[in-house]
Amino acid sequence: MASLNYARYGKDNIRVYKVQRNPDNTQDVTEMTVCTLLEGDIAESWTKSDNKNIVATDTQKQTVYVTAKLHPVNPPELFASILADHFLTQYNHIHVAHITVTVHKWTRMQVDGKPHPHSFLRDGEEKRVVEAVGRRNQGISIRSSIKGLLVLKSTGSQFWGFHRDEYTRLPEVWDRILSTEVEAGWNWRRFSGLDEVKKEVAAFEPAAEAAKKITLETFAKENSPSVQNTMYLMAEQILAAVPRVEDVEYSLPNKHYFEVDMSWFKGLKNTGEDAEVYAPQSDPNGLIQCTVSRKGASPKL
Ligand SMILES: O=c1[nH]c(=O)c2[nH]c(=O)[nH]c2[nH]1
Repeated sequence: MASLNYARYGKDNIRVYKVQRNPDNTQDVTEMTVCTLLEGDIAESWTKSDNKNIVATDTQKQTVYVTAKLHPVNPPELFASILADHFLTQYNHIHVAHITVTVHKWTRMQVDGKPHPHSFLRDGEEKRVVEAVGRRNQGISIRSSIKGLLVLKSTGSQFWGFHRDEYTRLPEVWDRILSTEVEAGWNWRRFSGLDEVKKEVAAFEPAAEAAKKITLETFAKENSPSVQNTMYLMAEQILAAVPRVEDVEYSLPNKHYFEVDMSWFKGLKNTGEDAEVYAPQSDPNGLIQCTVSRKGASPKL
């Protein structure tokens, strides 16, 4: 006999845009993609063809639009929590609501040396992604993150002293290119409910700014001995900067740039210290990940 072990369902890729018209004639815009996934007493839709407890995914989408109209959409941690709380409050048979909000970049244009009141540009594919999980009687868990922040440094990175055996071909290097697309996430200590999220609302934006600043400054300033060490330094500083954050996760692809040996062409020197032209590699890439918690927290291994 089969049994349904786990089920959730909802609407993904709900695109929403909201404009805020300010009294000074400027406007602010927010564009998001939202995913809602619900758990609860819903199994009979799968096992008995009984849909009476199914809040249609279309209803979930309409709820996102209405909530965006009636409530603030910023910071995304608040908007995601309002949605999670709504699904639990509105539907007794829904026990868990997973809400993911991805915020797309619209940066205000500078025109004639001044911030333009209502024109924006996409100056990078970096996203802010927030996942809020509301569980009935267990509060709201929030994970905030930045994704898609593409960075490169042309020197100030090394990789040597690594394990060598008969499978090793990689030479040690004391000067290399380092490039990665940053995914950095931070988990907040659980909130007792929407009221506590509202009470702490001022913490979310500065945390995202601090995470980005720490990531960029550490990347630029450290003479990196490895992606591993660099990401650990970043995570440590985010923990120090944001007291309510319990752990920080990094996932960094190591995007390789290979030297091109041109000695076959009239003895051209383009390796080691003479390297100027490189071949960027799309794949494979290294992938280095970690979770850094406060001392005393039990390891997630
Ligand atoms: O920073 C690095 N960490 C590694 O684990 C690794 N492995 C590798 O081939 N290059 C690198 N670079």
